[in-house]
Amino acid sequence: MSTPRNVPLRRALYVGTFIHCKTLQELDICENGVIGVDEHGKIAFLERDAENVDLVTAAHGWGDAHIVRTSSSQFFFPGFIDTHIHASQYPNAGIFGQSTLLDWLNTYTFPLESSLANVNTARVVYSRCISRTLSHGTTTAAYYATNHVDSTNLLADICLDAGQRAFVGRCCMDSLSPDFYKDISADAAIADTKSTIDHIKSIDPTYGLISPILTPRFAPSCTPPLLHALGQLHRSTDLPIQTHISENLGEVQLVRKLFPESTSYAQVYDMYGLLTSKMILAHAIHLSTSERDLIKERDAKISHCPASNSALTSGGAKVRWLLDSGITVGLGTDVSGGYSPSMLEAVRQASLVSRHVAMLDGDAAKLSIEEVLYLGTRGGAKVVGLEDRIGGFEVGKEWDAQLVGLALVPEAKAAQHEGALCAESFKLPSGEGPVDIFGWESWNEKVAKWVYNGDDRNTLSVWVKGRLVHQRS
Ligand SMILES: O=c1[nH]c(=O)c2nc[nH]c2[nH]1
Ligand SMILES: [Zn+2]
Repeated sequence: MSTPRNVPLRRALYVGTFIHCKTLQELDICENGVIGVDEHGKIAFLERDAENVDLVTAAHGWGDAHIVRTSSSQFFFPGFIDTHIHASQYPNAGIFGQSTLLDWLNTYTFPLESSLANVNTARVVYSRCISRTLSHGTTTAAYYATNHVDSTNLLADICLDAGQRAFVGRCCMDSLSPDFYKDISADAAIADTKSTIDHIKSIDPTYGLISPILTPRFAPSCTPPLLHALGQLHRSTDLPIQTHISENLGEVQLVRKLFPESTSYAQVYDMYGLLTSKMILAHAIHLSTSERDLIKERDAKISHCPASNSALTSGGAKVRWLLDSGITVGLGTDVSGGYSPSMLEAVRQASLVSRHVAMLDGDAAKLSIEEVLYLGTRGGAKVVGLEDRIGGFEVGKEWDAQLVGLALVPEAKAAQHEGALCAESFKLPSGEGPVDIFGWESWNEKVAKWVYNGDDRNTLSVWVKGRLVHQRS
C-alpha cells in the first residue's frame, strides 16, 4: 500500500523512537522524539525530549497534522541507500552457480539483460524489482538498466510512479560483448544515453526524485572512443557516473591487456575524465595503494558490495583501508552478482566480510554495527551526492525513512520455563518478523539483533520525501 503521487501530502508528525547514524562510530538514539514533516516532505522541526506531544503540536501550530507513533519495540530509521544494483538482473537473484565474474557475465547475465529489449518483459521485471527493494526499506537506488532505451526509460517511469528515489543508467557497452547484446558503436551508445537523459528530464525536470546517471558498464566493455565521449558528456552535463572497478583478478588482467598505455585500472577512467567526485566505483577489491590514492585525490566514491563479492568469489574489499584513506564508501546489493535485493543483508554481509578480512589483515579491519549502518545510510547519501538531502534525520532534510518493528515476547511467555509448557508456548505470532525482543535489551542491542536477524518483515512502513511508498500488510 502506498500514497499515490497525485495525492497532495499532508503535514505529519512522527512520534517515538528515532535512531540514525550520528557519525561513522556512533548511533544517535532518541526515545521521546517528535519529527514534523511538512507538505513538501521536508523535516520542519525535530524535538528530542518531547514528553507531551500535544504541547509540541500546539507550539508549532500543527494541530491538523497526521500522527504516526512507534510502539515500545519499534523505531524510525533512515531509508537505505543502495549505491549499486542492476534492476535488469533481478530475475537472476540467487542464481550464479559456481561462476566467477567473466563467465558469470556470459552465462547468466548477458542473456537475461538482452531479454529486456522487450518492453513488456522489462515492465514485469522492473515493477517487481522496485516493489521488492521498497519493501526492504531501500528509499534510494543507483540502478543499472540495460542498453535498451525504451526499457531504461520505463525503469525511470516506474521508479517515479512508485515514489522511489533513483539514479537510472542506460548501460553503455560497445566492446567485448555478445553480438546479440552490444552497442553498435560509440556514437550510437552516446545518442541512446542522451535519449534517456532527455526522457528523464521530461518526467522529472529538476531531477527531484529521478536522475540520469552515465553508465559505462566497465572498462573492458567500452572502446576508448566511447570512454572519451562519456567523459565529454560528463563534463558538459555534470551528471553522475557509475561503473565497476577491480572486482576480479581476471578482469584486472584483461584491463591491463586492453589498455596497455594505462598504469592502472583506475587510471583508465582517469585518462578519460571519468574519475571525478561524481563517479561511483563498484567493488574496488583489488586496488593498489597508488590507485587508492588516485581515487582519494579525485574524490571518487566507492560502492562496497559484500554479498556479491562472496557469491562470485571475487574477494574481500578492504573497507577499513579505504575509509582510513578518507575515501567515501557506501553499500550496494549488486543484484544479481549479489543474491539479495535487501540492503539489510548488504549491511550484515559488510560486517561479516570485514571479519574475514580481519582474519588476514588484523582486527582493525572489523566493521562495527554502527559503521555498517552508516555505510548503508549516510555513507550511501554521500556516494550518490545527496548528503544534504537524505541519510539522516535533521531539519531541512527530506523524510526518507522506514519504521522498523521487532517482536516483543510477552513477559508471561518469556517466563514459561518456570512452569509447565503448553502447546500455546510454542506458537509464534504471525506477522511480527524474526527478531525476538525479551525486554532487557538496550536500544543498541535491539539494533544489533535487527542487523543480524532481521528481514523485510521488520520493515513495517517506508516513506520517500514524506510520501508513504510501502506498508506491510
Ligand atoms: O558485479 C558486476 N555485475 C555486472 O553486471 C558487471 N558487468 C561488468 N562487471 C560487472 N560486475
Ligand atoms: Zn554490478
